[in-house]
Amino acid sequence: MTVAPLSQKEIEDRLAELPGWSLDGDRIARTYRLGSHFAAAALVVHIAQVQDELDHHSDLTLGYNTVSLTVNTHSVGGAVTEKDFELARRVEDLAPGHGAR
Ligand SMILES: C[C@H](O)[C@H](O)[C@H]1CNC2=NC(N)=NC(=O)C2=N1
Repeated sequence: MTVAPLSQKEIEDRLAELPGWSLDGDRIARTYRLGSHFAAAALVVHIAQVQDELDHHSDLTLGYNTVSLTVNTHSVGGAVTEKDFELARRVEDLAPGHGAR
């Protein structure tokens, strides 16, 4: 995959397809709410598995019943790239199976 910084318009177009995700400074971000702390921790582990598979890693924060991700691409100086959106889409696919909202 080509790793090039996305333009503001490209970022906005992709975010429009990802409800719950937003631009937070130079990163895309989402917080999920879960039914329990343990469910939230399990989601973190599942996300970590996908991140290793993609070799692309968000900053993940585990709260009491929340999981927050922020991600950009270090290798292009911390810009948002298609790799960030690939990760976001993968997380969107797996999160409902954990009861995340
Ligand atoms: C060597 C390894 O492929 C790189 O360090 C990967 C790992 N995970 C990464 N994660 C993120 N978010 N950005 C990167 O540029 C990045 N690079």
